[in-house]
Amino acid sequence: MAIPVTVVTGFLGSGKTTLLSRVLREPELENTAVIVNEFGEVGLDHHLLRPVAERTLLLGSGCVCCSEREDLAEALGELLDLYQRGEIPALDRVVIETTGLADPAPILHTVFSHPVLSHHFTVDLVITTVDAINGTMQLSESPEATKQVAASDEVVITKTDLAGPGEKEELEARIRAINPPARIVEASFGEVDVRELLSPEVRVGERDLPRLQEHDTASTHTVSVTFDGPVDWTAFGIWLSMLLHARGESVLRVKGLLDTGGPGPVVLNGVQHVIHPPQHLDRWPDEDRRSRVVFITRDIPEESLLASLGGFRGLLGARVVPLGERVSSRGGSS
Ligand SMILES: Nc1nc2c(ncn2[C@@H]2O[C@H](COP(=O)(O)OP(=O)(O)OP(=O)(O)O)[C@@H](O)[C@H]2O)c(=O)[nH]1
Repeated sequence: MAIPVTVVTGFLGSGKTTLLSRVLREPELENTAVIVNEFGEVGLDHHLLRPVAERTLLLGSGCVCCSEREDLAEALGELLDLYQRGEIPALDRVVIETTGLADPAPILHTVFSHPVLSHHFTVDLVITTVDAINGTMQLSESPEATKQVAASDEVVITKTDLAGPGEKEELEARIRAINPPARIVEASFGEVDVRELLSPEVRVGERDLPRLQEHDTASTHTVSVTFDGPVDWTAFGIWLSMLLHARGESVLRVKGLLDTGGPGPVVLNGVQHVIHPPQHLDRWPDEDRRSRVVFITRDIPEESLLASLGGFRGLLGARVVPLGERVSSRGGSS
């Protein structure tokens, strides 16, 4: 069984360390190793702390999202070695706390494409902290913050104790607009339900799928689609590989459930050029048995994506159908 790796990102000062130092006290996370970019001041000493300095190795293509975090590969390799030699008795999970400006894609790429590490580790969740008081402004001004939210499975709104009236709701709408399927939880000083936080439950309901959004500065588009019947999995895989090969740096996120004719769907999960190994579920998570796939892109118009999938109709065996309502940049329906 691959050891789950949870990546915790979040803008500078958004509360990553506070959240981690709180949740790592829970018995469920007893055998968790933590990899951090620098040593924090918090008392994480009963856990295995491995500081890494940020060193990035660009792979041949020169594309940032396909760069490998050499430092991280080394740290994970050392951890694995210690575990295999019995020097760490149990290793149930690894948590990687990134620096505030880190791009999550190279971290995922490192875990999924490394010839050795990919056999032993798998990324189960990307969690992003967003500060309730500064988050809306940071998402307007920082492409890094937007990328982190787009890449996440779960967003933790921190500092809710400091938020003024309406601030949290505005931020939540903003997060929903960038990443409709992400789970959003709230935390004041890291107080969250750890089981809920770490549950890799897949939730892609139609309610969460607005069709197209554009943001003031980040110009991200969210396109949600379904198909009018089961999709040929191999053909879809080829189409997605072609898209990511050509435009991976503009595809911030792909997430969804695909009806491939089996009893349960195939779970799709990707960040930029990196696709998590697809997971075949035995059954559907809810009543809705249609495929639903969300693409969060930068600079790829909805029409192009739909036209490209439409052109593959013969091979896919089904016609693409847009899902959901058109919504405005602030997340309300129009
Ligand atoms: N009031 C309040 N303060 C918080 C909360 N969470 C974090 N803080 C404070 O915010 C500051 C930054 O929190 P950190 O946990 O260090 O944030 P970080 O994301 O790890 O920071 P960097 O690693 O520097 O990017 C600290 O002073 C925390 O005490 C919260 O929920 N409420």
